[in-house]
Amino acid sequence: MTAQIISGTELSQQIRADVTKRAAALTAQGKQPGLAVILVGDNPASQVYVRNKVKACQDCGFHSVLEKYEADLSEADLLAHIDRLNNDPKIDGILVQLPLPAHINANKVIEAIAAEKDVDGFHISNAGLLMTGQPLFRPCTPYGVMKMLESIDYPVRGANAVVVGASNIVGKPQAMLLLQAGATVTICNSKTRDLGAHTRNADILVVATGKRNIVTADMVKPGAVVLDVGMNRDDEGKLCGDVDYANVKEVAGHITPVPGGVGPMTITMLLVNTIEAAERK
Ligand SMILES: Nc1nc(=O)c2c([nH]1)NC[C@@H]1CN(c3ccc(C(=O)N[C@@H](CCC(=O)O)C(=O)O)cc3)C=[N+]21
Repeated sequence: MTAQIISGTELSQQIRADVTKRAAALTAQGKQPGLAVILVGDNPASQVYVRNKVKACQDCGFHSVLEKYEADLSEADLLAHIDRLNNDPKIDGILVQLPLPAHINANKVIEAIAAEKDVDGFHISNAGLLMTGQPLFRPCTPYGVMKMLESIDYPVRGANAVVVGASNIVGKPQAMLLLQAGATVTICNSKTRDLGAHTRNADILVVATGKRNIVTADMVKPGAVVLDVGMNRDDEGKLCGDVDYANVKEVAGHITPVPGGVGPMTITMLLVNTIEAAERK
């Protein structure tokens, strides 16, 4: 039996329709939601993602601004731009596209964003709020994964969840959201011995390593839900995830594709966080 595909594209359409209505209601009160996206340098992947984010904003009736700067922008200048956006009443959300050039301290930049405009949920105070179960903004990718589980009515409470990858932007917040939903959570990392021994125990398997084919069919429990956060290129240059999709889909109960899975949901949850920021104001 082959797995049921969880389409991030379709789920995104449903959620974005609701976001569009809420944006129209705010706009009618003179409070159009606004997102500012800052891109430093000319990383080609970042250019595509940033363009997709700005387009999604426009589609939902948001005000959006894209600020592009040369790769040699100084850290001080970037901090000054953030300060300006922190104080701009038309801007509800600020996103600084990562990665930043090496001469800029990304942590310092993230900490400069006003916490109530940190729609990525990366600010240290938002990380702390999430950890203690009082999130202001849930990081977009893990939040999107939770919405995908919700969309199939998955009983997360009591399930074994395994997160492969322990980054601050995906793995760690993903583990927190799953834990708070009642799952028993294991976080694996690049040093984990016998990864398969852990992943085979997973009812819910979230893979976010940036390594193609790190999860193969023999590492998946029959019937598991497999959520693939990876964004890689295969030998033909086609977009693919971290999971050996063709084979894993024959074992899993549900699986998310790449493209058309978690990626579009990440952008959708950015819109959700931005509308919530605007509604709170
Ligand atoms: N401050 C910050 N916030 C982020 O949220 C952030 C970031 N920096 N840096 C880079 C990563 C990556 N990311 C993606 C978002 C959407 C797709 C996406 O829409 N993917 C499409 C395909 C897009 C394509 O064709 O390349 C899909 O999976 O179907 C992918 C990747 C957000 N990120």
